[in-house]
Amino acid sequence: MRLDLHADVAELTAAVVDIESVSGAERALADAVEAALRPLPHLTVERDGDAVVARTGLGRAERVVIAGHLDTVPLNGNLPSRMEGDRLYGCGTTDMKSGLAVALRLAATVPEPSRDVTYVFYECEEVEADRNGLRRLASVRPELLEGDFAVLMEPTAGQIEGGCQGTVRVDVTATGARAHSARAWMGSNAIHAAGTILDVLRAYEPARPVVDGLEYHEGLNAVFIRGGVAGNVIPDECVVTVNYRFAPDKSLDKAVAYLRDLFAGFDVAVTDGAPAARPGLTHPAAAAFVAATGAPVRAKLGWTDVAQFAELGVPAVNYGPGEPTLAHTKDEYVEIPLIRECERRMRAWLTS
Ligand SMILES: N[C@@H](CCC[C@H](NC(=O)CCC(=O)O)C(=O)O)C(=O)O
Repeated sequence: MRLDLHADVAELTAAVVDIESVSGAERALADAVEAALRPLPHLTVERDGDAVVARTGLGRAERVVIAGHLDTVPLNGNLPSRMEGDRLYGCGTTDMKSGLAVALRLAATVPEPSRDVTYVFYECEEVEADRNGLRRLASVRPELLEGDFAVLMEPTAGQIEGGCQGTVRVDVTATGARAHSARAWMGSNAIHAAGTILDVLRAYEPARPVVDGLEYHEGLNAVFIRGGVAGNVIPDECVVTVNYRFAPDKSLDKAVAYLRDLFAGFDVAVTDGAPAARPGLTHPAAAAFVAATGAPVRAKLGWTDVAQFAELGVPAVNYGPGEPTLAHTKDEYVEIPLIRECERRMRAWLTS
């Protein structure tokens, strides 16, 4: 499908949403983005895997990065998109194809921005950190991500969301001994033993640390559980996968140490993790963005690639039209007026 970057931003969002791009299957969308950007004479376009990078080269004093992921979580009977009044429904409308549409419109229609711009569209953000396309770019083509400041067009409902929470997944394993279930006293039931793990999770009180003036909200949840051998066997293993979302007052190592302590007595194996990022809103480039857009500020409670930019030494914020509490839901939608407002504010910043 061809993307018309001069179309109305709501139509462009619908067109982007209707190119299915569940993590790992972004090729068609990456091809469409590349095909739409390549003919633009003011941009140099590069492709790496399913990441597309387009840059102005005006020799401005400052370079900013505007970035967004192409992938969505799995569909839930929510494609194709549909328009109802001021709302566009469909998988990825809020997270984060409305943000992509704004970035694409800016790339096409602001040929002479006041600061040089690098637009980055990349794959596999919604999945394990080692598949993340921005992370790959940072390792194979770090020069493409150089900049003084970055804006991730993640869902923030038109507010600026500073930093991000870290995420870590661990497999917590309860062990037992197999036996015939008719003579259960000969064994030891690992699924029953896992009750202690669930008790710890139920008793958990989320911390709400304030970091650089923004309040974060941690979370600790079981996201998978597996165990059992057969209908007549006492199970010898039960594994609870736990996802801990932690505030940017903690490093990834500190978060893992906290989990090992919490589940002392059980085997705890880290399967995936990505660090948090502090808000960094006092950095002059971030402060200038806040001032130019006039958008209100709060904490980002999901994990986003501001953390990747923080590791690269590039201050970054989240700013996009989608409502974060609708991300990953069946009835995900985006408010069209918020897409327009976001485009207007970004355009004002890039032309001020
Ligand atoms: N490697 C991470 C990726 C998680 C990415 C995901 N981010 C968002 O949903 C951002 C949008 C929002 O703030 O709602 C997340 O936080 O799960 C992982 O696998 O955990």
